[in-house]
Amino acid sequence: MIKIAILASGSGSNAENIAQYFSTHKNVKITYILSNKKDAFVLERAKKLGIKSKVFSNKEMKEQVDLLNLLKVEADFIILAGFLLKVPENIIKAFPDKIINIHPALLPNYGGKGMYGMHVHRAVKENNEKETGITIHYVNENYDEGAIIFQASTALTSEDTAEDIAAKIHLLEQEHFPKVIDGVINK
Ligand SMILES: Nc1nc2c(c(=O)[nH]1)N[C@@H](CN(C=O)c1ccc(C(=O)N[C@@H](CCC(=O)O)C(=O)O)cc1)CN2
Ligand SMILES: NCC(=O)N[C@@H]1O[C@H](COP(=O)([O-])[O-])[C@@H](O)[C@H]1O
Repeated sequence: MIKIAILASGSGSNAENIAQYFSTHKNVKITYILSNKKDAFVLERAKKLGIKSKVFSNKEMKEQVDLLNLLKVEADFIILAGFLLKVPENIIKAFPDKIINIHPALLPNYGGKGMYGMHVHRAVKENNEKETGITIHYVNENYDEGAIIFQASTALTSEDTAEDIAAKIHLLEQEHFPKVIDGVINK
């Protein structure tokens, strides 16, 4: 059985999509959905999906080993799906090439500290980009610098608002993220 833990800080549409995709895969189990935000809607989604969930503080993430010990038991792979904290080195070292993140832009552009959620889409809009996309990558100790696994792009028009861009990105994420994870965990 391949065990996957998902880390998310927000709504959790990607987490839910991944859980639904793997619900028909007998050799894969989403063991935990973990969040650093006690009010994150992803926790409601976990409850409805019947997936164990746990909230941990930013301090626990950075200074304690409880989260690492839980992950060592519960996960073979860790998926970051809208997770907004930097994963610390102790977890990175314990899960080499086993932590996968999705970024809502075509890295290396529009990545790094401060580049998350609508901040990314607003920056893309402000720069009148004619395309944007998603990047799925392995996670290293820095934000958005891990080896790229997959990218997909979508065209933009000058009429697209930042919200329109977010919607186009959401469609790409829904289409590709679970399949890309499947390819990595079963290679
Ligand atoms: N070690 C790593 N940890 C994380 C990575 C990574 O590549 N390496 N990716 C991020 C996800 N992410 C982009 O894909 C990202 C998330 C958040 C930020 C950011 O600037 N966060 C703020 C705090 C925001 C908040 O607490 O609400 C900050 O650090 O000041 C940048 C990129 C997940 N972790
Ligand atoms: N830099 C990280 C980042 O911005 N991640 C982005 O957060 C959103 C989470 O949506 P969700 O909570 O509905 O899955 C997704 O668009 C994901 O690419």
